Amino acid sequence: MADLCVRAPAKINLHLEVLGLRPDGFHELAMVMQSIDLADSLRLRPTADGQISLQCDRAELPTDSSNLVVKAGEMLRARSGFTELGAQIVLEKRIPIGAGLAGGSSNGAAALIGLNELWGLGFKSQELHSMAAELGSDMPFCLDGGTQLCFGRGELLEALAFNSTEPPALLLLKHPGVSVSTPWAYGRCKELRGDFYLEAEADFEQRRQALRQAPLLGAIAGNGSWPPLRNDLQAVVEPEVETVRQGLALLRQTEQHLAVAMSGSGPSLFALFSNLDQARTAHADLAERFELYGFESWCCGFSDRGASLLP
Ligand SMILES: C[C@](O)(CO)[C@H](O)COP(=O)(O)OP(=O)(O)OC[C@H]1O[C@@H](n2ccc(N)nc2=O)[C@H](O)[C@@H]1O
Ligand SMILES: Nc1ncnc2c1ncn2[C@@H]1O[C@H](COP(=O)(O)OP(=O)(O)OP(=O)(O)O)[C@@H](O)[C@H]1O
Repeated sequence: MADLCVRAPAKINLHLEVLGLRPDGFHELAMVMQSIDLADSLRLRPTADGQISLQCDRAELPTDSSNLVVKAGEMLRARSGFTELGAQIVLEKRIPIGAGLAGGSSNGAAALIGLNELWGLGFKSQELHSMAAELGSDMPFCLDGGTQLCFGRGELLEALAFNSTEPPALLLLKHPGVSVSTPWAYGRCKELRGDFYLEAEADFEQRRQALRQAPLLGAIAGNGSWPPLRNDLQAVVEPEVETVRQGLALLRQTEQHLAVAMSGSGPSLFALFSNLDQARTAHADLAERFELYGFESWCCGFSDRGASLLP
């Protein structure tokens, strides 16, 4: 069988609200996530030796079973019962690591979709979703991608559609020397805000309903202007990480931005624009300063899909 290629796009958080703590120790969230046109790729080749081997162009990433690609492959194979299934996988990274862009989760989602096809297993979308939810909170979103409300730990999804006549675009910044640990960010959030967490399911549901009706959803659909974006982890990370404060200040200087925020647990930052031309102009205007402060930067569009097989 021929090699199979899968695209694994990054996400940003257009909204991240920490509602409270769950009995499983995770946080109850109300989020809007958005796939973007910055993507890794996986090339898969089948073998029949029971080995799942991974090669990656980034030396700092482990390629053993701690990598979400291998974890996803091992889970899929275990659920299939066919122990002889194997694959050689080549991962090309473009999404920065530990950036709040769900690069690892998207790679894992791409492995689930790609190996399900490569090995002819025929697992249905719902079965892939439940495996993804076991592997990580962001991974179910990364399977479908696009624009989605994400509740629970992040795994309960409600699809939205963005304004497709003029899809927004973004200017993305990440300092290569800095990454933020997701468990640390949630732990710090609990220390700082735990006393104010909601506890009752009725209160969680009231916040979910408020988000479903929020002006943000109107802006995403192309009806109405963009409100300021909310990310509760930004309030936790910003005071602690100097490059996050610097990056936000730089992005706020861009002309014509619709909103500026941190993605996920950071430290990636983004400014939204009405279209790709405006994002590129803002990028060109500030390119020297991004370089001076040592930031990597990208301009990209919104994407309407998550991990997907390439023709
Ligand atoms: C920050 C976000 O990227 C926003 O989309 C996600 O919430 C993080 O999702 P993720 O990286 O897939 O997270 P997981 O691998 O499931 O969990 C990593 C750690 O983050 C914390 N965590 C994660 C998700 C959640 N709803 N509550 C949490 O408290 C827990 O300490 C957990 O041990
Ligand atoms: N395929 C992978 N790509 C990137 N990181 C991976 C992968 N597999 C496992 N990891 C581990 O996951 C950790 C977080 O990486 P990732 O790039 O997904 O962070 P993130 O973008 O902050 O994730 P999220 O937004 O989901 O919290 C890293 O420490 C890395 O070692």
